[in-house]
Amino acid sequence: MDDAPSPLLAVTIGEPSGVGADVTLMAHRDRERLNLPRFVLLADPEMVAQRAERLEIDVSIRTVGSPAEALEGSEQDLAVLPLVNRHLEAPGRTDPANGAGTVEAIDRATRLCLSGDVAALVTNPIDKKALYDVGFAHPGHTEYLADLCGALTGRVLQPVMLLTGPELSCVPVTIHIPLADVPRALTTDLIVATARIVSDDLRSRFALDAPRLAIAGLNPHAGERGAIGREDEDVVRPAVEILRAAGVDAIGPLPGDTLFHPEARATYDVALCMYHDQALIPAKTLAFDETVNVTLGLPVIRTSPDHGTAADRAGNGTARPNSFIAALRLAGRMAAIRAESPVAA
Ligand SMILES: NC(=O)c1ccc[n+]([C@@H]2O[C@H](COP(=O)([O-])OP(=O)(O)OC[C@H]3O[C@@H](n4cnc5c(N)ncnc54)[C@H](O)[C@@H]3O)[C@@H](O)[C@H]2O)c1
Ligand SMILES: N[C@H](C(=O)O)[C@H](O)COP(=O)(O)O
Repeated sequence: MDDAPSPLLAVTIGEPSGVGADVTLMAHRDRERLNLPRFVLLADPEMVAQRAERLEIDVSIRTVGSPAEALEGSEQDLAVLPLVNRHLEAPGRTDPANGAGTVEAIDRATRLCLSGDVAALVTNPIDKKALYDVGFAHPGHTEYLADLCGALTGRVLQPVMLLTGPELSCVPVTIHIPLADVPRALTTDLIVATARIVSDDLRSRFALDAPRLAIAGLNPHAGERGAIGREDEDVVRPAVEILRAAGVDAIGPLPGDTLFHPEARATYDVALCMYHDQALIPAKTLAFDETVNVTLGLPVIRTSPDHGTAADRAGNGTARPNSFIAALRLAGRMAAIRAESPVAA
């Protein structure tokens, strides 16, 4: 694997008022020392140049017409595939005029992944509310990518959000929905379908032979055998039984509060959690700077830093690029695994 050429990744700029440009410029500056995979950035080159100047990062930006052109030039340059829509450079200030460019970058990068022009997609954070305000009809990247890939491939796709770091990997079974809607959204079928995607993708995308899944309960103490809420017995337990009967190494329902201490973590590869914060609080608490958000269940490889737009840190040099760097590395590793195994393609 060491002799294989580094796969080219596509990076999207994300919300221009956030730290996407900052962490991308920092990673590019340190790429040789860190031995990072090569990438082409989908962005407004002028906006990126302005942010580099603000951050006093000395960078040579080379606009390119295609990913192939990005590979032809010097690795010293930051290769930028320009957007049709412009981006205003204003750290910390969202602007409705920026929405179209932000979505354009994600859309075009995804198409480049599907066509095989790039090996994987690394997205910088978007400001979800800013995009909702200009008509973006998806809760986040995760759901948007599933719909876009589904429309382009004629498949119905269920996206699965995986947060993976050095100490914990976990999946929220329900994702971007209000907490009040979780019990209604949580079904045995959804848990089974999510667990199957996790189990299959851990094998094909992460080269993990026998994935062990721990499935959390919804209620305190996993429902105390039905005394504190019925969902654990009526919805989660049947899912675990179906999975086990199908040969998936799954255990549960397990109380959520004792699922994340070190001894518990040693017993599984991925924890399936019933709602967003049950998964993302432990993931971001244990390793905010190293955890990566991966979308499973897609025909493309997509990773992202675990943090958001961090508008308070944009343009002032205080953003840490670590999670973005981890996202680049993981996308490169996943692309290499896929290149070696036709099953994962
Ligand atoms: N993948 C994504 O697109 C994604 C992920 C999470 C949040 N978001 C969006 O980001 C916006 C802000 O969300 P939030 O405030 O809840 O979370 P956030 O991660 O942007 O910020 C939370 C805290 O962490 C700090 N922080 C974040 N990234 C950092 C970095 N790289 N270096 C140093 N400190 C960092 C911030 O300064 C802030 O104090 C929201 O609009 C949300 O929807 C997008
Ligand atoms: N739920 C993620 C988080 O809190 O970090 C985040 O919103 C990312 O969502 P997308 O990758 O779907 O944009």
